[in-house]
Amino acid sequence: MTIRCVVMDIEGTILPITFVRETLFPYAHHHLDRFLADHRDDGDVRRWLLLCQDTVAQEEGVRPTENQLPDILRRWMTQDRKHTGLKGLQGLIWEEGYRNGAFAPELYDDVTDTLSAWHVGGLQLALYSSGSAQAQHLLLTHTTTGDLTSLFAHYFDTEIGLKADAASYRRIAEQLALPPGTILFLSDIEAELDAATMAGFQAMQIVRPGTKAGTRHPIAARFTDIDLTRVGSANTWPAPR
Ligand SMILES: CSCCC(=O)C(=O)COP(=O)(O)O
Ligand SMILES: [Mg+2]
Repeated sequence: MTIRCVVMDIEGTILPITFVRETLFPYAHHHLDRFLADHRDDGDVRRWLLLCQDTVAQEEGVRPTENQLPDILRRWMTQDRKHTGLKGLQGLIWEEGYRNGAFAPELYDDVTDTLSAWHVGGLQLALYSSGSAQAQHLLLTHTTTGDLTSLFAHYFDTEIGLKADAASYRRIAEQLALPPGTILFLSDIEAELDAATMAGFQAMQIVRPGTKAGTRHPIAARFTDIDLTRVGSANTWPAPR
C-alpha cells in the first residue's frame, strides 16, 4: 500500500535521547520554581497546573495546594512521568530556553534532507511525542539545521493518548483521515511500534547507536535507509542482519 503520511517519534528517532534527557529535562527541573513564580497566573500555566492537581486529587484522595505542586512535579520529572499537565508545563519552560539560546536541537545528520525530500514528494509529515505539541513545534523551529516547521502538518501528543496504546494510533488515523495502512510510524521503542501495528499502521524501528534492535519490526539505522516503496512488503522486511 502506498505510504501517504509518516508519523515519527522524536527522542532516539530524529535526535539523540541525550538532548531530551540531559538538556531539556534538567532545564525544566532547574527553572520550575522561578517559572511558576513569574507565570503562575498565565492561562496556559493555570490550565496545566489544574490538570496536575486533578490527577493528584484522584490518585491520593487529597487535592494538593499550589505550594505543594512544585515538589510533586519534580518527582514526576524524576520518574519521567508522561502526564499531559507536566508535559505542557515543561514545554512552556523550554520556550524561554529556546528564546534565550540556552540550547538548540541537533537532529541526526540523515534527517533534515530526508524529511525535505519526503515533503517535496507529497508525503504528509507528523510528529508524535509525549512532549506537548507546543514543545514539539518549538523544537522543530530551533533546530541547528533551521526552522523545519513548514515540513510538518501535524503534532500529536498525550492529549491523543499514550504512545504504547493502540487506541492512540486509531485516533491519529482518524484525525489524519487516512487508512491506517497508509501511515508509517517510526520510533526507537518496540512497544510503541507494537501499538501502532495493532492499529493497522506500518511501522519501522529506527535503531540509532545505543538502541537495542528488536525482532518484531523492520529496522533502519538511518532515515536514508528507508525505502517507502518497499514498506509493508513481507519478503523484504525485516532487513537481514
Ligand atoms: C518535544 S521534545 C520532549 C519530549 C518529551 O518531553 C518526552 O517526554 C519524550 O517522551 P517520548 O515518550 O515521546 O519518548
Ligand atoms: Mg523515542
